[in-house]
Amino acid sequence: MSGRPTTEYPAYQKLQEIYSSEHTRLVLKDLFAQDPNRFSSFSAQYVDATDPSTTFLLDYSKNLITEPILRTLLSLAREAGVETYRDKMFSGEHINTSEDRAVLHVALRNSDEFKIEESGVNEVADVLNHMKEFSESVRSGSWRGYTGKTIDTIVNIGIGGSDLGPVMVTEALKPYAKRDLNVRFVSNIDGTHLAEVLRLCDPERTLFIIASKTFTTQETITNAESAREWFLSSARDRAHVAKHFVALSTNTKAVTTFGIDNANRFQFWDWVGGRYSLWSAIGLTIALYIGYDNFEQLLRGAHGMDKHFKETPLDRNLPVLLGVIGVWYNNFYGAQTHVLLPYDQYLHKFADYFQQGDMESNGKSVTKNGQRVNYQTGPIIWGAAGTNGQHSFYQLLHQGTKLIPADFLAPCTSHNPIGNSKHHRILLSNYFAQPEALAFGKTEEEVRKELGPGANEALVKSKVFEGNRPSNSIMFPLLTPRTLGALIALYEHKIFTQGVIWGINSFDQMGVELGKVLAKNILTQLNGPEDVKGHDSSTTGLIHYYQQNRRE
Ligand SMILES: O=P(O)(O)OC[C@H]1O[C@](O)(CO)[C@@H](O)[C@@H]1O
Repeated sequence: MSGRPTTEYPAYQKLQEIYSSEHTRLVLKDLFAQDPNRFSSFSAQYVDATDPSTTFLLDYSKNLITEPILRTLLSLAREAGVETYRDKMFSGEHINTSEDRAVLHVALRNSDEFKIEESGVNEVADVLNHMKEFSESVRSGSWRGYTGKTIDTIVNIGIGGSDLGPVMVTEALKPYAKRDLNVRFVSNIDGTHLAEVLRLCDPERTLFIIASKTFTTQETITNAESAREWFLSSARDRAHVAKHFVALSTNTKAVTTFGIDNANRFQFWDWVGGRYSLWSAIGLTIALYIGYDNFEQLLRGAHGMDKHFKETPLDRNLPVLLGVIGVWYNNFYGAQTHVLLPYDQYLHKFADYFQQGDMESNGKSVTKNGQRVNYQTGPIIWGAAGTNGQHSFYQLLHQGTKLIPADFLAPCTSHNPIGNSKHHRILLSNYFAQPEALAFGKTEEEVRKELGPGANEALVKSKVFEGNRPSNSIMFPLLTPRTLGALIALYEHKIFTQGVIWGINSFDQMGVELGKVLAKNILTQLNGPEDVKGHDSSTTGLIHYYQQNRRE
């Protein structure tokens, strides 16, 4: 994150040479045949320092790497200053230089271990207590709505980081949820999203959580205002809003103007980036759904990974290993995307969550110093829960023309061992088989043998799997709050590592601004064709078409 282009580091140049001279010889089948210990050399077990039951295995042996390549990748991390910038982050230095802000999501889950000097850090414990008290009163039924009824539905209104984290975690930790409490999410400005959720709500028993760091986000404020209107059409009296609306925000003034009691505002700070905010007051919906104690376990799990990232030498540092291996494919193999494949239905929002986490962080094309990069930065993140993906896009993973590095994740034990874990064994057999098939493929010779003499040539070719497609596999005993916390933090620090290597600022998101500004201007021009001014012919044509065809 020094802002130096990554291509200037000696290790980068060395990696370029290695790639040019060796990549045709990097064949997984051969690498495994040459080294019977490859799995033990290229895998590691993570164990939380204070809770050994929080553990997972990272197998990175099915990557197109050798010891010298990995060593050189780690030299690149060192030359780029990953350790220095990691320490700067943990000490509260303003590493988000464009916004002059510290980057301290690690302070939200810090059980007082790292000393961090930054205004607001000493308020974290108070906000957590506020969340504990509030979530317990709603869950126990002591918090009542305006007619004296208990709350049975939470509606989280927020977008981006104020939505995706709570969505992903409440899905992932459903086994820990209070099942008689419904959680619903409204993010899209499309009125359909709000309308369909409100259809499921009883105004007397619904609590709206307005989640917005800035409290100025157009979608969230518009949805919140419409929700308040819907609520008041039953409750009538504005004084009842206090029982049904709470805010999670850094913006005290805007929350008060909206009409939310200051006692119902849960504070956080500008050093919490939106996409790193589920650990803050933004996690209130999570705490309401799974209970505060489980929310705290989630924080502890992340803290364990923070310690690992902060204290472990780079060659055993799991986020760093994932980060540098990703750089290898991204910058040398030209891989454009990275796929996340959790074999756990509860993690079905994991890829959606890290689309923002990774792409809003590392989707940048200038360095911290403002220099246009001449290399690739953040990959396109995508994915779906296994085995569904197998029946849709895996065809391309196995036989397409693109290299798509993949991460496979799975729990050893299911929360739902139905049929005596029959389902889970089938699920896991797929989890084990897919990386194997990707890595080792199926040769023409094997296909011929299978089809027998005289087989159609085209058919033979179409059944060949070239293999040599890399992946990481992550396995954990059970998806607990603590394990999930560790896994999320693992990926957060991977993203950090890559951002430092690429010399970019992973903590601003200037790229979302232009569209917002243009939309605000266009909104004032939608009435009639005479209002449409200052656009290209395509945009003008589209707006005119809408004006001629709308039925309002
Ligand atoms: O919490 P807020 O301020 O409403 O912002 C929501 C989201 O909007 C963004 O700023 C992008 O538009 C994200 O970074 C953020 O998570």
